[in-house]
Amino acid sequence: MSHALSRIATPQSTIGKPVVSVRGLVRNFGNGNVLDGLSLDLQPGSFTALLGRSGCGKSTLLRTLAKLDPAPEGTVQLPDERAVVFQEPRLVPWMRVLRNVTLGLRHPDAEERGLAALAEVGLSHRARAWPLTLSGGEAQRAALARALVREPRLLLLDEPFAALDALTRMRMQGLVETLWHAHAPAVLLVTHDVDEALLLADRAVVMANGRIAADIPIPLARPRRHGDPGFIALRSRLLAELGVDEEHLAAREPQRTDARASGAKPGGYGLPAGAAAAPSL
Ligand SMILES: Nc1ncnc2c1ncn2[C@@H]1O[C@H](COP(=O)(O)OP(=O)(O)OP(=O)(O)O)[C@@H](O)[C@H]1O
Repeated sequence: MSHALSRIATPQSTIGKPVVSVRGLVRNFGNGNVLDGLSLDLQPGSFTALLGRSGCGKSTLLRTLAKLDPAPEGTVQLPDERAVVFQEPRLVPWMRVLRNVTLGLRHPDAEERGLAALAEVGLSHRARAWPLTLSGGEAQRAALARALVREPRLLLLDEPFAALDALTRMRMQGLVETLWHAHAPAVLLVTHDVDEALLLADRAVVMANGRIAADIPIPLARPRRHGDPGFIALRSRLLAELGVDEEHLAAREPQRTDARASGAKPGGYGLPAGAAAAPSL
């Protein structure tokens, strides 16, 4: 849908019926409420980044929206057409890539659909390959194709680029943005990377204390650039919401964007090379 290319954030007050609506979610694993009355709406075709400190419950919320966990307390309205991509591709190793993509698909033309999805992610030439022969980036492309082939109205992405090297991550971010423009699912992206959120999303929600603590529109024109004043201002705002002191970061030794290469936990704040690096959330 090329008209989507010019989309910018829609003010949350001027929108219609959400594709996802959750109210008063409570989840407790026996050690306090991880979700504590959380409410959230997602509009059709919107792109939302979900941020928050490590352990604040982002994946728990995502698994709830994917219906991978038992139903929590509260109300949950979701579309049936959902797909999830995790940090690991989770391909079945004894099935070829195309079979992985079409697994569980009931359409008579499942194979054509699978091939079309693989073409969209640039993986046609690997359709007959075994998953273990794929690179990390190729495997995540296959995982994206497996999600895409289901024509999801809700696409849940749980740190899908965190295990990839910096260059592959940038390419995958571009691919996800292209796929979002083309298919316009509502996307919820869990990320630790503030820059990734600002590059891709039109809204950032920050979780804290089991709820949405901040809900920030990202009304930046696309394509987005790290150096743009609006980008920099929103980065400062998001870091502040996350409780990160930028001056403290600036005093630290510069570090590569690829957190893995520096030995840190994958997924930092994604500050560009030369800027101060941040600890993992
Ligand atoms: N199945 C489970 N059983 C017990 N505790 C759990 C379970 N799943 C999550 N938790 C706990 O719930 C809390 C939130 O976990 P969750 O994975 O949702 O956080 P997160 O924000 O995604 O963290 P991270 O950013 O580090 O991935 C953590 O304290 C975690 O230990």
